[in-house]
Amino acid sequence: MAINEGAEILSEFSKTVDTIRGRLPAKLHTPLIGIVCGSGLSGLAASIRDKVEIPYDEIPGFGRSTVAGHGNALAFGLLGRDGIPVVAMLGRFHPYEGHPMSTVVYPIRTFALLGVKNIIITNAAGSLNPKIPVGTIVTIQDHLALPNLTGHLNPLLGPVLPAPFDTRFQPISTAYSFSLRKIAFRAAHELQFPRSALTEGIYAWVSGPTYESPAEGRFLRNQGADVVGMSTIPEVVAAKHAGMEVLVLSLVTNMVVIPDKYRSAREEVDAEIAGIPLPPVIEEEVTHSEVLEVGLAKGDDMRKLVEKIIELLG
Ligand SMILES: O=P(O)(O)O[C@H]1O[C@H](CO)[C@@H](O)[C@H]1O
Ligand SMILES: Nc1nc2[nH]cnc2c(=O)[nH]1
Repeated sequence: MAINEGAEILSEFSKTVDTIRGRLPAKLHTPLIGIVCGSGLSGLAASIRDKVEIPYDEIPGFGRSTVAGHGNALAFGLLGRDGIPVVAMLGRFHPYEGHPMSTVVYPIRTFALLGVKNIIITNAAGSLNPKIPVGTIVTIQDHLALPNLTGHLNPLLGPVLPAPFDTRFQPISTAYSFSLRKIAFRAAHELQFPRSALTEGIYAWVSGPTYESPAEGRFLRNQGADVVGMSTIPEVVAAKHAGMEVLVLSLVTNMVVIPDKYRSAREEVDAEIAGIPLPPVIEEEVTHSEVLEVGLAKGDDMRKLVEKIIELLG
């Protein structure tokens, strides 16, 4: 990268930080914890006190989320008994919306420059694991990111950026903070959540926006993934790259459609010819409205969990 290109990038980030701080009282200038709200989960910010919302279109460098269930503002304020300064993205940018990867992770890098040390990233996800039903919250312990391994969607592709984003070869084996994951389970215990409400698992990242075909779902399951979604991993990579401790909480909003057996067109025609009555067939499909409905129904559990985690962190 040319020296002046690096200077341009830094100058854009400093415009972003100055604009944000210019809109905030001094006590909110340095949020310690960042939150990313997944599909239908912007209610996570409901209990932020002394809240100041800044619309994305008033923040230099920010994109605009076009997905139902995602807001378009940063919410700053205080959370927990001790009034910890936090910042929440009320909606995120997904690569499938057409945002370049630099835009997808721009808010995460902004969080780092504002002073965020711990980030809690949430999402809505489909379950690939029959033992993880709809409504469960999954603490992510690892990921399978095919678009990072083989495609062009790794947010760190391209010239090395200026410090503090200047690590060329970023290790990712410790991306999911063990201490934050333990705090999540302690928080669930203190909230007296049933044991089954929070579990651990592996998130498969796909580019979307198609939901999985049965063969794709089976493939991801066979590779060890428990849940699948179309977001989060670029944010995790950028947050780790910027030196943050990362916690990811996925809310299972649907089961990925992976039938045990395919419906055979040949068998059905044979049965029809032989006059054998056939049982009614229900063909399943995932919809985004179902994803949002579960987000609405279970969003309060997610909010309580995130708040308790922040209290324990403080
Ligand atoms: O990951 P979040 O943003 O929560 O949203 C999930 O829900 C949408 C699909 O229903 C996709 O965007 C998927 O990634
Ligand atoms: N890829 C993917 N993303 C989701 N987000 C919420 N549910 C799903 C799902 O089933 N598949």
